Amino acid sequence: MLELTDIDAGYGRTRVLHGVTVPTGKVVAVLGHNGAGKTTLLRLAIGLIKPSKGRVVFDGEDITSLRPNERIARGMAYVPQGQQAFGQLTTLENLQLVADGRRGGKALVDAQLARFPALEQFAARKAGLLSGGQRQQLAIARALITGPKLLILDEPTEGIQPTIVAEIEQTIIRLAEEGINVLLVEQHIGFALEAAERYVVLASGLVTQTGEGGAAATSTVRAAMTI
Ligand SMILES: Nc1ncnc2c1ncn2[C@@H]1O[C@H](COP(=O)(O)OP(=O)(O)OP(=O)(O)O)[C@@H](O)[C@H]1O
Repeated sequence: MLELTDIDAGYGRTRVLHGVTVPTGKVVAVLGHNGAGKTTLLRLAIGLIKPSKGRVVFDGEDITSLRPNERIARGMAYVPQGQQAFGQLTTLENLQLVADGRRGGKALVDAQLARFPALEQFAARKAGLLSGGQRQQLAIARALITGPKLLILDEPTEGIQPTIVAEIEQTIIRLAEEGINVLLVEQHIGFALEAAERYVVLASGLVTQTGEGGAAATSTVRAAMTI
């Protein structure tokens, strides 16, 4: 669905990504150490930065020159790092803000509350008082209300306790089953590979390895990343 081909990109004169091609798949994990260029790749996918070389194709359409809002209108959604939410608003109000004005707004909110029991339980709690894992679920739920075909997630498990990491992994697997593709940046290699159909490893903005996901890939990827 999303094709990123031979991408060069960076900030100003600093080139961060060098000829990066990402395999396609229902769930694609982007792995690599800090500073490898993973977030830059996601920012490029949603259109926040433009490549100096290469092509971005979504659903068969060349979207390389489209802005983020045009990409969102075509069915992409982006959840940046950091579990962002309006802390002074309740969980429910955070969801309603996205749903307001959309057809079937209440049903869209209800669908996400049904998907994430913790959000339903704490619907009346201010988002600023939720745990990191709950805020992450809220951020994903807000993105899902827009009805994306592709969800782009930047480190959804950062700073989250292990039980919630497993819940988020299950959420991603279920999204793929529902036909929503996921492009995922992760530090937790085992978690990412269990959910991923394909993966790519970046080091200093270069692709050093690609392959099929699954738990069996973990040792291959760990070995590649220690070199
Ligand atoms: N706004 C920016 N301006 C200039 N350089 C930047 C900017 N954002 C990131 N970089 C640089 O680009 C490189 C890749 O950063 P990026 O955030 O994409 O890596 P990452 O793999 O996501 O790392 P992390 O896991 O730490 O988030 C780094 O050297 C970083 O310093």
